[in-house]
Amino acid sequence: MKIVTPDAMRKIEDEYINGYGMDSFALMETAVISIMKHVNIKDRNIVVVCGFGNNAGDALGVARHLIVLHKIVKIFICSNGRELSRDCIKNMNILYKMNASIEFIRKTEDLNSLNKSISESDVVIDGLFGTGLSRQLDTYYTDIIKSINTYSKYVLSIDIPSGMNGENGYIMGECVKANKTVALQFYKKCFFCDKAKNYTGDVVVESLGIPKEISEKYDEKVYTSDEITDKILPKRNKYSHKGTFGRTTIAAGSEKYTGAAYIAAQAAVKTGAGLVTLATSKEQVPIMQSKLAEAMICDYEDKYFVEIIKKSNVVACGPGLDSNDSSLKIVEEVITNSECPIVFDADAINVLSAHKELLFGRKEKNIVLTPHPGEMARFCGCSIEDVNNKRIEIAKNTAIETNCIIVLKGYNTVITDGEKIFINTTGSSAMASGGMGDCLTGIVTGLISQGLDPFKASVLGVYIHGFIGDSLSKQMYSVTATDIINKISLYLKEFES
Ligand SMILES: NC(=O)C1=CN([C@@H]2O[C@H](COP(=O)(O)OP(=O)(O)OC[C@H]3O[C@@H](n4cnc5c(N)ncnc54)[C@H](OP(=O)(O)O)[C@@H]3O)[C@@H](O)[C@H]2O)[C@@H](O)CC1
Ligand SMILES: Nc1ncnc2c1ncn2[C@@H]1O[C@H](COP(=O)(O)OP(=O)(O)O)[C@@H](O)[C@H]1O
Ligand SMILES: [K+]
Repeated sequence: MKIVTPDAMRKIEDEYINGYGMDSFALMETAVISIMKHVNIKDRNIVVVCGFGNNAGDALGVARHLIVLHKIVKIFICSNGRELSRDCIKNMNILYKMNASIEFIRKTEDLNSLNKSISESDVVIDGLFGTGLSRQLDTYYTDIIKSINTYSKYVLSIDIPSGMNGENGYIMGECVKANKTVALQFYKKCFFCDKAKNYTGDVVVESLGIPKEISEKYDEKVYTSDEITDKILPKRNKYSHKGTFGRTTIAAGSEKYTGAAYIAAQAAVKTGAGLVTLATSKEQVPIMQSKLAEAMICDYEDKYFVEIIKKSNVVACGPGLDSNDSSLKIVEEVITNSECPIVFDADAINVLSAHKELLFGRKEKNIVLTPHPGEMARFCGCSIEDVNNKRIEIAKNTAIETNCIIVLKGYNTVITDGEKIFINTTGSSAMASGGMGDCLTGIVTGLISQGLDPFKASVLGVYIHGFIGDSLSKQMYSVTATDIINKISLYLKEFES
């Protein structure tokens, strides 16, 4: 599904109304009907808090329908002296004719009535601000938002929790803490910014029926990953053999770290890579030989290492490496001896932070970097906080600068080739355990091995990895990389075309 900025949303609505001749009040009513689906029919006492724009217009429309359903509805208009939008006035005039209870919040004392009504209510409908919020809020509004957050039992926000900047997720002084947000037509970009989830509650997207031709015209190329993951895996041809599904080399593991190499190699095997070779440190070879039944094993010093890289369809490098000079040598060997796609993870990324020049000069954009925020911060020379505050921008800029595909891991992993951006919606903190990243590297590598292009493989790999984690976490308190590996091939079947 598409993700939009407030600017694109405004242009889309404008074109629909002024270009295609759609009636703006009819469009608002479509929004109202879709929001109504999310009001619990059992709730009786409802407070509707409005600002003065079209977000408020939506809320007043909802109030109108609720009154018809015999609910006890108290409407508070918080315009701070501003003129209401045209469609907002239309709904308000109807409400006056229906003898609805409407109060204006003009001064601090008026807040007492709001507070009392909210504390007696089952639900608050939040229609203060939507995509139009662009500036820091003054105390008139922050006090109202504090009242909602202090006294409400349940909050349903319309389009965006009021107080959040729709573009960057910044909190403009104070923000409504919703239990649920009904987003109109598209996800808003702010939902995928750091900590947004603390305010949005559950997000549902409801269609306004806007024609595809219009939304495509203002496509900002940001999507949730399910936009492309459906039936994306090619069916396995009846006449295919192990060679068809690619030669994969995994350069992983060091004297210091052992598990990572096993997890990455086994994940690639279970994803369906044809022939997997694990190159690892000399000390690890006998251990890996006893653990890995399907993969072949060699060590980094073996002359076979360079040969196998040259023959590979994909190489993964980094899980369980150390960030020392011998790792730099391995990374160099992988890059200089291959033209095939490479997936760099963990310490390979740390090594590359100081040698970015190694990434330049590829004919194709076929190197994937899979940093977690700490590795991303080191790679970009900024703080982890900076990364978390601007995940989408930082991932995109790094993809452009390095000509690589970036998979910035964490909650809502960002996958970008510098042009398109996919934001993953699967996975949870149940998966926050050591080895998960190594498992992801194995999955993405295994998918590339079977012929998927590196960008699509990254989007699908991240999606499946989280999808399996979500599915297992319904019955398991925490999910390990081994749990995921055991289920990969079972779940991959669902993604077959
Ligand atoms: N268009 C359509 O057809 C449809 C739209 N829909 C709905 O409309 C919503 C967008 O509505 P909107 O554009 O009217 O803006 P909204 O969020 O209500 O804010 C109102 C105004 O606040 C102002 N403002 C900004 N910052 C401020 C601040 N700090 N303190 C005080 N004021 C501040 C700013 O005006 P400004 O002061 O910049 O002139 C802004 O215009 C959208 O989220 C969806 O719910 C749906 O009905 C479907 C059909
Ligand atoms: N809260 C979360 N929500 C979604 N996915 C998560 C969450 N925490 C971790 N993950 C996923 O688990 C994996 C952990 O990767 P990484 O941090 O590299 O771990 P490690 O190095 O221990 O293997 C990533 O794919 C990440 O996206
Ligand atoms: K709102």
